[in-house]
Amino acid sequence: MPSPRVTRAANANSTNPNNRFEFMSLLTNRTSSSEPVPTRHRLSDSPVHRKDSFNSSSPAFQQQLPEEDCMKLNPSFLEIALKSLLAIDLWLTKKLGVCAREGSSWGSARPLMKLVEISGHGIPWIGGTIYCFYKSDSNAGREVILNLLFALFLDLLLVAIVKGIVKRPRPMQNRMDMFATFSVDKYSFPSGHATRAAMVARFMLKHLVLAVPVRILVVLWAIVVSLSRVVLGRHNVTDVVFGFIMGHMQFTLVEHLWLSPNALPSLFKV
Ligand SMILES: CC(C)=CCC/C(C)=C/COP(=O)(O)O
Repeated sequence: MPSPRVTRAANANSTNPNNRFEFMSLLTNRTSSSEPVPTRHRLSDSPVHRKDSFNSSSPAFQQQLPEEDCMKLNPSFLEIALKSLLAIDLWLTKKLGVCAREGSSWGSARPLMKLVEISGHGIPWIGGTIYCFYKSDSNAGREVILNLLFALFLDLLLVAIVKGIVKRPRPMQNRMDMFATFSVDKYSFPSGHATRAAMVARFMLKHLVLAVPVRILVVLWAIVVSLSRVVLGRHNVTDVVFGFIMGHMQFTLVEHLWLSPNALPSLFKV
């Protein structure tokens, strides 16, 4: 049994024979007719189906446009993916910056988040590591602490280089009230706190003998320090994600460049 839609179409054709002609006239190339065919009605002229010499992928087309124009007309998958990622990044950053100001939705938690920020700052880490170095009474301990100090300085250098190259401004919602910053710290990418937190956490898990609850605390601390960057409105989400990955890479680099007591014998006890 035919469906109502088929029946209606059949009836329409039987009652008005011109319908069929009009429909067909859109499909056929009316070369015999005196009326010119509008260009957009010809399937063969669409950018996808056109097979003549001016096809966008044809050498003739490529020759007529400079290379940069071709790229604008034909944005690559990578370009579209990056632009979409950037849009999501900005949207998410704005949404998650809940402690960016005192008046923000979680503004009352801002002082606590600033304490978390200080726990991942370079100054307490470098100062504390130098103190531990001089307090350590074993050469094995001094070797580990010396390498942590080296890792912390390497981190400052690499982050400053990347920030200076990328020059990404901090999010609009950021208030530049951070304790002890360098000039490159006006830039956002990558987050120095995230690189340091990831690197130090991995370093401690590898080189310190810690009880399981403390190991869990170290991991949680690294995650909370990184998240606090976005929550405080200091960074975009991608700055922190990249910083966290960069911190892991820095840890691997430090393992490769490991300083042995032979490199700096004067710093070790005989
Ligand atoms: C002054 C010293 C020794 C370090 C600066 C530490 C600092 C302020 C880094 C910036 O971190 P974010 O990029 O996460 O904001």
